[in-house]
Amino acid sequence: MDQVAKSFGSVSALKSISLQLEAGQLLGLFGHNGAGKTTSIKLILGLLSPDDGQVRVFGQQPDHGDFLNQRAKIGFLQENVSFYDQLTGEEVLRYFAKLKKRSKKECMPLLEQLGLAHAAKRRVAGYSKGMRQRLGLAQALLGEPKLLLLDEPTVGLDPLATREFYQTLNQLKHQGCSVILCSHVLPGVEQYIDRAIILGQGEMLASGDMKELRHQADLPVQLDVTANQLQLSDYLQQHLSHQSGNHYQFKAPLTDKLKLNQQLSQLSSIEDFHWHLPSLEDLYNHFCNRSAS
Ligand SMILES: Nc1ncnc2c1ncn2[C@@H]1O[C@H](COP(=O)(O)OP(=O)(O)OP(=O)(O)O)[C@@H](O)[C@H]1O
Repeated sequence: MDQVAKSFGSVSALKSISLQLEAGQLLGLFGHNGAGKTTSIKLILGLLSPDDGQVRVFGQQPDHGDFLNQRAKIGFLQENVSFYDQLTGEEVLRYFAKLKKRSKKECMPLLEQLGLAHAAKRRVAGYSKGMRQRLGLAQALLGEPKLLLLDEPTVGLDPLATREFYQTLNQLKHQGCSVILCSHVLPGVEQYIDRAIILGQGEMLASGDMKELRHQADLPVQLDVTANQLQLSDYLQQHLSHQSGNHYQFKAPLTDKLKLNQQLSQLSSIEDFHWHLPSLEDLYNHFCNRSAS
């Protein structure tokens, strides 16, 4: 996407957004409700055309007729997926396989991969929320996609299924599949994404990998220490942000991490310590609050 803008009447959904995704990369697209995530996905799918700027997928304009034969290379899971409830899971997947011109032989292995083989012959009407979500993922994975667009993919999945889902994404990444993942669920996501983009009111508030985002945000690093009677140096005294009993909390700029570590190593009587680097959630809050103020 190169300087893409899109409005709906007086609502400016996206304002000059540029982003590039390489083969095998997983990009997290984050933002509040109405930030412009779904609009971005619809532009990439070619369901919408930009008012300004350019969108290219596999080197072609996705809203052009001649992109149709490329669509089979894209897997898409929308938010709040719904199916024909009277069909069985296997029938639903075969239906999507036919739409994508894929062999029905792909269906059962995918249902097995997503832990739905036992329910393949059951009607979708009786599926739980998590089972429907897994079926949605199965249809997105049909045909070994080269680009996967996932809108809130882990909603309704239990922790084990969520971990398995990310393992599947990792395998696909290694096969060269690129992934764009939109989510409101930030905890736990950061270990899987290569890069993140934070959108706010249609604007790009921040973009980069975790290291770059931490650098841009310049949030402090936090060190929690449990110790009996610490003799604090001037430096540690200056950076002591909280103390309660034998629990000490220090905060310092990220660039001071090594210095803090050195000071820590000189202390005796430490029972335990724990580092907290700014998490994706901390960074998200920081960039959103900064844009609101
Ligand atoms: N078809 C449409 N008609 C009018 N306004 C729209 C349309 N689609 C999106 N918008 C508006 O564009 C803005 C961005 O919407 P979008 O759906 O892209 O946000 P989002 O980040 O996906 O939000 P959510 O997290 O709630 O799904 C919102 O203000 C929304 O109301």
